[in-house]
Amino acid sequence: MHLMQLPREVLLGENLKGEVVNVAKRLGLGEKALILYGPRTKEIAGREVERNLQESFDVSALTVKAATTGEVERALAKIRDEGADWLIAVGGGSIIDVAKLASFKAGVPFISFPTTASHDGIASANASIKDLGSKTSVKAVPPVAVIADVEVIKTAPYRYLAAGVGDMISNLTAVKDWRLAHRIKGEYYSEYAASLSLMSAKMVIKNADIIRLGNEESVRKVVKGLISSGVAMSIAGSSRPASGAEHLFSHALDAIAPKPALHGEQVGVGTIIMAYLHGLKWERIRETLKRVGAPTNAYELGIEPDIIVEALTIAHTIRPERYTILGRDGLTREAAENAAKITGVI
Ligand SMILES: NC(=O)C1=CN([C@@H]2O[C@H](COP(=O)(O)OP(=O)(O)OC[C@H]3O[C@@H](n4cnc5c(N)ncnc54)[C@H](OP(=O)(O)O)[C@@H]3O)[C@@H](O)[C@H]2O)C=CC1
Ligand SMILES: O=C(CO)COP(=O)(O)O
Ligand SMILES: [Zn+2]
Repeated sequence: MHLMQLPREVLLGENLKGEVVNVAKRLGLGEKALILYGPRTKEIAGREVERNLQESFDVSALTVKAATTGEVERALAKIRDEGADWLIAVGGGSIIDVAKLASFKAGVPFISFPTTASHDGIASANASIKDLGSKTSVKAVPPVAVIADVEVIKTAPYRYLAAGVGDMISNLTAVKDWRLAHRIKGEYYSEYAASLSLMSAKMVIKNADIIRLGNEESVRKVVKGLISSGVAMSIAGSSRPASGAEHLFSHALDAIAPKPALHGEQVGVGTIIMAYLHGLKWERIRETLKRVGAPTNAYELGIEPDIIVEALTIAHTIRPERYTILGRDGLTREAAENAAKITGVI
């Protein structure tokens, strides 16, 4: 059996910090709510959402610092201690992932209230949890509702929106890798999930100049694409349609770079290199990233060229079960250097 779970409500608009109350009531979510936010997102929108909820619900709160197993366990303990009926995550990808996994483990629903449009985990059913230096995407449940407040997302530095473009353009190489694994390893492949995922990538290429304006329309375009990309992952039952070798490269950077860049920024640069390895038109991908003002090389990522090459050579070890263009043996140092030089990444 193939189980596809999707959000029941998706709200995209302005002034939605109070709308949470109506959504929770419509969905019959129960009396006791637990709100998760980060140290910064608490100030950006979390506290206000919390105050609004307090008028109708019994609310407890937890400040989450990172997407680690420890933080998931802390959230789980809080759900149990407070007897929470449901959760709401107000924050970036890390906070949403912690809420996603904790609510799944506790068997309670959660609402996703993104404060950035920097990643496609906003509506997806899988959670990326950082542990012991590497990342694994774990199966969980999608949010019962997504509440994307354009005003809140617009307050984030433009860099986050450009990172969202990187996370969507990566679908081009992710789908290529998925097809490769289907042909070579007989892995399950969904034409629907792949098409939906590719649609988000094509949409950002087409709308790069509108996105660059960083206005309300830009935010709406990026958020819609990120939600579609998340739905594609839910249809596939894994992150396959949106995560291939370019994500392995980014996960490798997270493990070894002294100061990693944003997830979407790293996968964007990874996409340029993996597109080159796949024989795709990598120049067009680089051009789109440039047009939206996203990093396209080591210098702009703030990461040393040596670390980039090292990450390329170890990327295939991050998730060995996920077959990609990197094959089972990965890239030699020489091949990694070549690919990075030819594409102008180093
Ligand atoms: N599950 C999935 O399908 C997917 C998961 N991901 C995961 O998502 C994560 C990346 O998410 P991303 O949002 O880029 O990064 P983070 O969630 O790690 O957030 C980065 C920083 O941005 C801050 N921040 C959040 N919102 C705002 C805002 N409006 N203005 C200013 N600062 C803000 C956060 O604050 P604070 O300190 O308060 O948190 C944090 O310090 C990665 O862990 C990645 O693996 C990515 C794609 C898909
Ligand atoms: O980031 C993701 C999709 O954009 C999730 O992928 P991972 O499974 O690689 O964590
Ligand atoms: Zn991603």
